[in-house]
Amino acid sequence: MAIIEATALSKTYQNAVKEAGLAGALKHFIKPVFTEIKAVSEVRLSIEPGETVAYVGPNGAGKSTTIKMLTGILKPSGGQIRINGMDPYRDRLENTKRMGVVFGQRTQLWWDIPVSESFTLLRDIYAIPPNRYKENLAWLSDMLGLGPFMGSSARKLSLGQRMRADLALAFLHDPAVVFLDEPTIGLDVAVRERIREFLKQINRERGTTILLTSHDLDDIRDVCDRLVVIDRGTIIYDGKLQALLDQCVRCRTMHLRLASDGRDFAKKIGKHPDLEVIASGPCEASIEFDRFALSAKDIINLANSTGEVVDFRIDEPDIERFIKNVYEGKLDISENRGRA
Ligand SMILES: Nc1ncnc2c1ncn2[C@@H]1O[C@H](COP(=O)(O)OP(=O)(O)OP(=O)(O)O)[C@@H](O)[C@H]1O
Repeated sequence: MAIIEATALSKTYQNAVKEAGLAGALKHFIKPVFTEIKAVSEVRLSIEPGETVAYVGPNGAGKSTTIKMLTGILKPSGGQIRINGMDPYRDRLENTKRMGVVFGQRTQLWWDIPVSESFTLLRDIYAIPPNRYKENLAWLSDMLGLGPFMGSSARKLSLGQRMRADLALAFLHDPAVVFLDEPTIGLDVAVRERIREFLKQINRERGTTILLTSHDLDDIRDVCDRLVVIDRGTIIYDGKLQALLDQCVRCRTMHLRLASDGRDFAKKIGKHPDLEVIASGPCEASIEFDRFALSAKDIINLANSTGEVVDFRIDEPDIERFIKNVYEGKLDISENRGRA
């Protein structure tokens, strides 16, 4: 059974339209005018226990709004959600016992007390059995290196220390599912790497389901095995990252080692409409080709018709470029809707 299930999930915000000045305020008071922003529209999500899912999309696509609805912070305008079989808004108290949340821009830590006391407070709120608490705290502290700053107040922590403590708090009560909204935002490379390792390990060892939003491509690639892309409030892709790359990255590059001169080869086949020779030398050539129009075998056959192919290699699709295009709205993947 799915641990996260959302059907026809929608959220429409009402924004007040006010003219400037006192007259505008009065006018709004007498006859308020609102515009509607459809932040999330008919979203369907079904996530099985133990999955690691990246929820990505350009700024304003509706990621945070979705997470806020899934965690019970916001009431949906329409649709249904079940997290661990519960409605996160209606059964909010019960649901938080089995769920963890980290918002990269906010903290769960109490600002003026030592970090260690935030942990004991949460232990009491969640009623974690003493032995389990001790075990979990030692484990999380070890994995995230919390020891050196457990005695400091949250206000004295660096951003990286604060985020590590926040992550440990989110996992302290053995939640079955954890939502992470930009967990690595603003952190340096070493801390980001440590957090990614932590997430992979906790997913592997404890089977915790993770849904994360991130603009960091390494987070997506390293931690998640599934990608859900939202754009203008609508899911435009839900499936394996690799499957999407296979479908969407049209252009492949093949590097050939030839028994003959690559420059002659380039002259002969360079006019082919579905390929471009991007480099050629005495015994080599590199070709960019449209993989929907030509197969690797077609290229080899073409090359063999002008000389002899000694060896070849095909470059992997460029994940960075691909996701960047998705974020910048340059790639239309709407035809790939649905799980791959
Ligand atoms: N409280 C709010 N009131 C009105 N409109 C809102 C509110 N929160 C978000 N919006 C609007 O809803 C849309 C989706 O916003 P949301 O924050 O969910 O996007 P996002 O994908 O998380 O963006 P980002 O990557 O920039 O964090 C945007 O148009 C945003 O301006």
